[in-house]
Amino acid sequence: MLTLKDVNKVYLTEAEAVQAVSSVSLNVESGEFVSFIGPSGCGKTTVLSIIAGLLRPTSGDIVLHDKEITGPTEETGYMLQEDYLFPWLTIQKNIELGLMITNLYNEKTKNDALRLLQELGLGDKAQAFPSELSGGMRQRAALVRMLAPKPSLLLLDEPFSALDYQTKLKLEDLVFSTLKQQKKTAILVTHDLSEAIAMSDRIYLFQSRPGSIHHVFDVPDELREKLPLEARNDPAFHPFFQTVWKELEKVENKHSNTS
Ligand SMILES: Nc1ncnc2c1ncn2[C@@H]1O[C@H](COP(=O)(O)OP(=O)(O)OP(=O)(O)O)[C@@H](O)[C@H]1O
Repeated sequence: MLTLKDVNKVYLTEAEAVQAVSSVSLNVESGEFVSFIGPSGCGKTTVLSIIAGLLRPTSGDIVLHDKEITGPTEETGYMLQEDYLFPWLTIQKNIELGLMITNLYNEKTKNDALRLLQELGLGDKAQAFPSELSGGMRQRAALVRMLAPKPSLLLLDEPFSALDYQTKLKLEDLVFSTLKQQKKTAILVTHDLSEAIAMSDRIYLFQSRPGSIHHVFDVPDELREKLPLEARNDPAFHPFFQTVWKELEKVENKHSNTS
């Protein structure tokens, strides 16, 4: 469904040329959930922005559904650390605006979004303003806004990192089950290794200088089949965590030695 082949990105600043991403190749199949982890500055967000069509690579190919990505597309939805809900619009209007911007506003898409809002426990908040909602509720509203135009590929850039721990665990389960139910494909960027393990089918560990893929881990089947909170409590979780952690430490040490 999504293929990146030999993707490179060089940022040209006044002072220097920064090789942010080097030779990144990966393949994500429809319905898969993958994560990008790695030290700060290893190019995770750059790769995500290239997949989103917000950035052009310096070289390399990015193909989504057999089409080269050359700019933002309706096929892609985002969920970020901040919800970016407009404070002067109600939750319902925020969601409808997302549909209007993508030219997908009609009775069906609007009603589907309102139904999902209800399913996610926000039915009574449709007419509320973002400031009247808790952080977790706002991210649930952002999830509905992202899904309303029915994108097939979801890009999640640290969507849980601003939440308290308990809310984060609950939202991980909710996002995971909603995306699985809708058979979505997702890429998560996170600094939280346990979150990556609990949610993903596969984990791409990036290294820096230049940003590239250091190692790819397949998450054990027994964890992949479970909801994130259940997966965290599975006997297979800790040994797998240790395996990935060891590689992550190698990459972090290399990073701090060259910083
Ligand atoms: N607009 C830009 N101009 C110049 N250099 C940039 C720009 N954006 C990112 N970089 C550099 O590119 C490299 C990769 O940055 P990127 O933000 O993709 O990393 P990251 O892994 O997402 O980091 P973090 O985990 O801290 O968000 C870094 O060295 C960064 O300083």
